[in-house]
Amino acid sequence: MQNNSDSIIAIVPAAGIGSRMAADKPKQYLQLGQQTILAHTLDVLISHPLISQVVIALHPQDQYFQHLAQAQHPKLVQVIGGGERADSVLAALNMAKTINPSAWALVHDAARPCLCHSDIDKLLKSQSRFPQGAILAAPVRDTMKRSDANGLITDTVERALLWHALTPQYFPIDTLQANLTNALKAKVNITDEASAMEWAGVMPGLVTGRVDNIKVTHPDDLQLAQLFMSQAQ
Ligand SMILES: Nc1ccn([C@@H]2O[C@H](COP(=O)(O)OP(=O)(O)OP(=O)(O)O)[C@@H](O)[C@H]2O)c(=O)n1
Ligand SMILES: C[C@](O)(CO)[C@H](O)COP(=O)(O)O
Repeated sequence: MQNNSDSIIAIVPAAGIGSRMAADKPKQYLQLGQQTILAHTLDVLISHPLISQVVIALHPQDQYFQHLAQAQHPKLVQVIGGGERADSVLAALNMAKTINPSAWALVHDAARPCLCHSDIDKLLKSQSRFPQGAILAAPVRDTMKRSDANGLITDTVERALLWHALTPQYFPIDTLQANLTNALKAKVNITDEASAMEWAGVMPGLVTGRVDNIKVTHPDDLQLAQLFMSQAQ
């Protein structure tokens, strides 16, 4: 499959502390089968033939990464992340831009270890349809409710056009880096790369992704990720 960009650089925000997981270490270093969550995620990205490099953002006090076998891989470049996910992504984008400013960034959460090459390929193929960039997303399946502060339903939200944003999210490095920089300077709340692009007036594309590409966030997500990982083998 030909990609019409110079190259693709994966960006992996992995500097979080996993507070919602409430584990004894950052969740990306919890074991999932034979290796850690982060090791699984890096294996998927490093092994993809169209990904030329992987820039990973680590917590300044990270004491785990150096012990991963993947840490020595020649495709890997390390940067220090920031206080929020968006800060970590921007730190990695700043590095990626020095590597190849005309490349595209494939931003993927360290905490999403169940990603598969078929979904990466689907997103990369969307570039001709969405030259502005696109994200993997899953259509909402349930009836969606909005609540008040007391946990009482205030209304039902029309779900026909609602999606769960996933990662990877795929944009030109120079445009994403500029828009994310400006959005953060403007103190905009940025929780994914698409929201920085939207803030700049871009309408990113949506590419339907697999629902097993979950973000391991809470303790019960670990068992689910284990199940999905075992089915993939
Ligand atoms: N300052 C931060 C915060 C998060 N992340 C990364 O962004 C991804 C998605 O964030 P999330 O699931 O929220 O991870 P945490 O921030 O670690 O979790 P929590 O919010 O429960 O603390 C994770 O791979 C996490 O490591 C990051 O690189 N830098
Ligand atoms: C980027 C993301 O995974 C898309 O759903 C999500 O926004 C990350 O949010 P978090 O609160 O940083 O986990």
